[in-house]
Amino acid sequence: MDLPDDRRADHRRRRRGPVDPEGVVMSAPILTARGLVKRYGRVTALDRADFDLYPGEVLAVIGDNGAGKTSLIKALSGAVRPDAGEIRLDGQVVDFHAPQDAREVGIETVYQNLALSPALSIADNMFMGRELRKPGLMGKLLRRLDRKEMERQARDKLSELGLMTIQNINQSVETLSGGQRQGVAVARAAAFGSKVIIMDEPTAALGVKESRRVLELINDVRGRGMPIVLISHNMPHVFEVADRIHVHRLGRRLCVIDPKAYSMSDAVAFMTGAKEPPAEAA
Ligand SMILES: Nc1ncnc2c1ncn2[C@@H]1O[C@H](COP(=O)(O)OP(=O)(O)OP(=O)(O)O)[C@@H](O)[C@H]1O
Repeated sequence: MDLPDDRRADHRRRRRGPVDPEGVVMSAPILTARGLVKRYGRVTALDRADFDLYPGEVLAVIGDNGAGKTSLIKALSGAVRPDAGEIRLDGQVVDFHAPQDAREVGIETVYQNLALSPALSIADNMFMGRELRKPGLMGKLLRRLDRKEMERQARDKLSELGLMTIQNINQSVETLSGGQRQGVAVARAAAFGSKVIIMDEPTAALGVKESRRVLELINDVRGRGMPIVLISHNMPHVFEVADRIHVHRLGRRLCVIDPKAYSMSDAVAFMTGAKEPPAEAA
């Protein structure tokens, strides 16, 4: 087939499931969960939930309202501590007590209600909590910030991700469009040696054009070899970008499907319980 190289790799990935950026099928997942349980009083939000994310893939997580998607993502990102079960990153068991613990080992989460500070600049937002200090005594003793270096790195990161439609790195985040804000949040996540990016409903609040840009951004980030977990109710978006789809129902993983082998109505039927998934997907 006559495809440019990047499209050919993409084509291979799409045909064979989880693969690395070179198109080689991967055997070991980067992030896994087994038997996660989370109870809120009498509600069981996670009921022995399993999860697997492979290197270089976009894994969509779908499920009906209340299925436990957010609880799963919160457990993986350190925002809640499961009552039982095990999470492994790169094969090592991890035990997060706070989102900071997950960030420190490379799991970055971009929430729908973005944790950006509107009044601060793009560069300040990107380095929030990880500010660079000036070299030497100025930085060590006087704790002076190295603004120039932060601006330079912020600009580089945004350019790399094709986000330099943003004119001024000192622009406050409140003056950006919704899509651009998502871009800054993703660039921040991608900038700090993350291993995994989790995106919670990234297009929910966006218009058509901005959603498109965010979907392109997801493809760009995947193209750089970084795996993404995408939680979304938007089936066309899920089917457009996901390599695999994890279907969550009644607090646990029901099945994982290949978006090329199933239709959107199949996915919705599995999600709602109208149809049972075939044994090989379960
Ligand atoms: N902090 C909480 N306190 C009490 N119950 C909770 C809490 N968080 C979640 N739940 C309950 O746990 C169950 C799973 O919720 P969760 O938010 O994980 O589902 P979801 O699949 O993300 O739903 P949605 O798509 O509607 O956001 C629901 O019944 C919800 O009411």
